[in-house]
Amino acid sequence: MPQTQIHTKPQSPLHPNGRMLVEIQNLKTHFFTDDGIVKAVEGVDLDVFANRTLCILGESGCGKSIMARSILRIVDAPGRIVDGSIKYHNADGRTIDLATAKQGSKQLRQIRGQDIAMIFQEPMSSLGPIQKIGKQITETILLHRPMSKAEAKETAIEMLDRVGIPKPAERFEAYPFELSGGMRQRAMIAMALSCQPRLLIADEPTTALDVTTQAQILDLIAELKEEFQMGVMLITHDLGVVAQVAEDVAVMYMGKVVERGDVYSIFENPKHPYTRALLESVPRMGMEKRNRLPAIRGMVPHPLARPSGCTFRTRCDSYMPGICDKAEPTMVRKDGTDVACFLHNKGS
Ligand SMILES: Nc1ncnc2c1ncn2[C@@H]1O[C@H](COP(=O)(O)OP(=O)(O)OP(=O)(O)O)[C@@H](O)[C@H]1O
Repeated sequence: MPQTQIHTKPQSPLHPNGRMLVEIQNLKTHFFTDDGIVKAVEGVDLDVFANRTLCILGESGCGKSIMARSILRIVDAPGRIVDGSIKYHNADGRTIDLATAKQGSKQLRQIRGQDIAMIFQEPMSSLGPIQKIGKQITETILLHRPMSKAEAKETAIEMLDRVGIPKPAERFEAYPFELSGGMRQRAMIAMALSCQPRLLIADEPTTALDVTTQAQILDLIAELKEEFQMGVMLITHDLGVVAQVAEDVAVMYMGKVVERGDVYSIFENPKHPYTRALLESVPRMGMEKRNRLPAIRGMVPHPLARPSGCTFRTRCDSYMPGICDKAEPTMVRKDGTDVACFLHNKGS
């Protein structure tokens, strides 16, 4: 098989010098329901880099999880990828299109878990309930790494220690139900990181936890990212989390990325009215309760009733009739971010 170089993209929209891990182009993932087609992901373009944290931001139902699950090909029926590509550049310099990789193939199984790992809000979605924590981690390691059982056990205990689980050798023998929520979350992270993935996808990993544990787990992910030069894709609603860990941000609305850029450009100078509204809906220090800005006007439209043109136009204070309802805005580069909005791209 011909060996191609790891793809680098000097003019990358997110980070000019980063090593690209995953390049998503025009990704569409739809659910074919009895009531109609839910276009959960509708033309996502996104790059993910090694050693950088990309936060995916957006209200509930905007397609963040389905986009992430599409990368690993774990979208449940009746959902499926209907268009686009997810080019994964592996450590050997080969490029694999995950969007078309054969489901159940050895290649896909190897990438899942070993090269790309995913953690969820609910740890029990990855941890089995009736098997000891240590056994589950050891089995994952043995599946993906050339190690003896004893070495795998040692690595698992090391990992439990690394994620801040006290008395890791004892906890190795514990069942998930014997641990607190925060400790279970750490055990899931230990399992995800035990194969040293090149990319960690984290879907709201700390939402269910108290603020202190949340901060500890985010710090831990950031630390391990540096240590393993791992790329991190973190899905969150929480702007505080974004401010704490993001280097890059992509804002999603109704299945599309509407703005993306480095975290400073997005926070300092957001261009899409949706990004601005999201940022403004967060209370700031010193702001009195009665002066707090309202949440974004209106609701995300029903997924089966997508507005024509720009899907945000029904809630947008800058709506321009005759323009925004006629066509979908394409992404343009503007002062450090990429934005899909007719305010910035009148000709698109
Ligand atoms: N099994 C399914 N069948 C039909 N539609 C689905 C299914 N799963 C998800 N969807 C739809 O896909 C869209 C995107 O959902 P997704 O879970 O990706 O949103 P999200 O941005 O991650 O939201 P949240 O922040 O609440 O997790 C939503 O409109 C959702 O209703």
